[in-house]
Amino acid sequence: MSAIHCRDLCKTFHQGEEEITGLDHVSLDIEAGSFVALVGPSGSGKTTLLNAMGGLDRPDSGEIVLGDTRIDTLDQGELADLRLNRIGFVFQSYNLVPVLSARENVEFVMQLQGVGAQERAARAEAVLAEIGLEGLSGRRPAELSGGQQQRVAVARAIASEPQLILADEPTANLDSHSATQLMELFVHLNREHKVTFVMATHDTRVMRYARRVVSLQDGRIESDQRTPEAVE
Ligand SMILES: Nc1ncnc2c1ncn2[C@@H]1O[C@H](COP(=O)(O)OP(=O)(O)OP(=O)(O)O)[C@@H](O)[C@H]1O
Repeated sequence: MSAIHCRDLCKTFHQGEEEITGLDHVSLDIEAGSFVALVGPSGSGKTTLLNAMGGLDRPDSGEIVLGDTRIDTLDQGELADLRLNRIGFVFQSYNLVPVLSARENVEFVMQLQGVGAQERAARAEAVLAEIGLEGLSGRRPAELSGGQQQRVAVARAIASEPQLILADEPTANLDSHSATQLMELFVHLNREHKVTFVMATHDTRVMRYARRVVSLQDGRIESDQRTPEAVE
């Protein structure tokens, strides 16, 4: 079964007179439970593709099906609902709310989903403990290391129990140890929670964990390789 299926996606950006290719006829089928790295040089279209998959930006043409829902035709409200309930996002800059504690950051998404206060608090504590942040839930982002902040961002992404996590350069600001810890956490979530991961990355530390590496160049898929020897 597909977690997400992209068919013939095209996207052109306009900068004054200039036309910039974001995606050029990209077709990609990602099976449920996959652990996929999108790689390629700067400007090759990785973020554009992730943003299209996550309903953050619309392709000019083509089709995107998440599970059994065609998403490229949804309106903004439906897309917001989809992002809230079915997709988790992890960005290189963590994007945590600075005035909220780790637990409140994790609870925030559940609050938007309408989960009751007691269940929110219990689920947030459980998720934070699972990702190794037990005892740090009362700290605000500035009181946590970069690696810990990124783990809070991951906790927030999985608290809503999404089927798909899209991560854009998740290790870009992390030291080697934190990056390895993050990848091991992703592998754990992929295995134990059956979450599908698609990560855009330049980081060879990330690529080593991927079981499939899709390489983009100038908005096109240049190669698509399965790597059974990925780090386990
Ligand atoms: N909003 C935008 N307006 C104009 N051009 C854009 C916009 N977003 C992306 N592009 C262009 O589209 C192309 C693909 O960009 P994209 O960000 O997807 O690449 P990327 O592979 O993620 O790069 P990086 O590794 O540097 O993050 C680039 O040429 C980029 O300059």
